[in-house]
Formats: sequence, structure tokens, C-alpha cells
Amino acid sequence: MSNNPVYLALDVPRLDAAEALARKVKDHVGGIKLGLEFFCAHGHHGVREIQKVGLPIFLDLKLHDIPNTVAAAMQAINTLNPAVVTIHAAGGRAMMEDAKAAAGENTKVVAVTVLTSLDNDDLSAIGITADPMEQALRLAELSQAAGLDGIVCSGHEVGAIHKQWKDGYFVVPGLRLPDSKLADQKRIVSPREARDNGASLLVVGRPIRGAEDPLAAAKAIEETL
Ligand SMILES: O=c1ccn([C@@H]2O[C@H](COP(=O)(O)O)[C@@H](O)[C@H]2O)c(=O)[nH]1
Repeated sequence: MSNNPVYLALDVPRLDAAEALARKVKDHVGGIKLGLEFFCAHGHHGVREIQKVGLPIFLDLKLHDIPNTVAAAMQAINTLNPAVVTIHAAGGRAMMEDAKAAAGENTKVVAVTVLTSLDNDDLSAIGITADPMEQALRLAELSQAAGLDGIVCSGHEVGAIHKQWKDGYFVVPGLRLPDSKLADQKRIVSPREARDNGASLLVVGRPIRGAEDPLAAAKAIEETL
């Protein structure tokens, strides 16, 4: 298996286009991340098609419901043998424990702490008085106590979380190169900075997918690491 920590977020509506892109960059990324957009459109069949490319699959489903429902959903995806699956830490400790217990033994279960698209104001608007750093640290601690493999956070928090959870598995999205014009992600760092701060897996979507030459973009990011 490749040591490249970059997983390409294949948020592409058409299955043939998704597969073609995965094949194009496959030697310059470490895995493929399939999210809600892809899974809702193509389900298990789509995942199996992308698996034929030969890279590990990260199912970013961000499960968040009562414990029984999340555990059942986890069991329903075990046949796909994903390398990584996401749930939301805000679902609480019991939900996280049941999700981990239901997951396959080769699957890392990681919990989203604070989405990288949120800043202080967004947290206040949903009644959270902590800032993103405090909230991410609190939810990382809860995820660790629940027996998860790791968490999802931004590159701003990963260093602090790594200090309190030495052997955690840390997924970092919201990665941008300095000249990026993509503005929806609010807590961003470069792939290199995230890796240096302790990220285990780097999620990169539009900086590769939306580039004029995705293969050149994947190679350029790989060279910065
Ligand atoms: O906090 C989070 C959790 C997940 N994501 C996902 O990562 C990719 C990022 O794509 P870009 O195009 O590189 O912004 C996307 O699939 C999100 O659903 C996240 O961005 N932040």
C-alpha cells in the first residue's frame, strides 16, 4: 500500500467520470474518499466500481443518529470493507461506542469534531459557546473515550489534539494551496502544514478535481509532502 497520505475526495456526480478521474491520478494519491454525494447517487454498486481502481476506500458518510440506527448502518456497509468510515462526534458517546462495535475489524472509525466549513460565528449560531479549537479538543477526548480510532478536524487543531492523543488517527480536510480561490472552507491550511502538524490522512478534493490538469495537481501536492 502507498505511503501517500492524500485521499482524493471524489465528489463527482457521474460514476464514469469519477472512475476515469480516479484512474488518472491513482499513482499520485494514497486512496479515494467517497462522500454523501457519491454514495447517495451510486450506493454499494458505485463503491465496488471505484474499488476496482485498486486504492483503499474511505467512506465519508458522517453518520449521526440514535445508536441503534448508526450501528445498523455501519453493519450494512461492512461488506464493502472500507478502510475508514466517518461518524459525527456530536452523536454522543453511546452512538460512537456502538458504531465502533458494529464496524469491520479492518475499518477505522473516525468522528467529525467541528466541520472545516464552520468558524466561531457559525458555532455561536448553533448555540455552541466554545471556539473551534476548544470544541474540537472536547469532542476528540470524547471520541477517544468511546474507543474510536481517531477524529476529523482542521489543520489548525490537529497539532493540539495529537499532543493529547498520541496514537490517534487524524483525518484533515479543508486543505488549500496558497493561491486557492475556493472560499467555502473556513479553517484551512496547506497539505504540508497539516502533515507537519500530525495529520494521518489528508483529504483533497477540488484542488485536484477542479484543476485544469488533475494529474499535475496531484503530483504537485505529492511533491510538497
Ligand atoms: O470537516 C470536514 C469534513 C469533511 N469534509 C469533506 O472533505 C472534502 C473536502 O473537499 P474540498 O473540495 O477539498 O474542499 C469534501 O468531500 C467534504 O465533504 C470537509 O471538507 N470538512
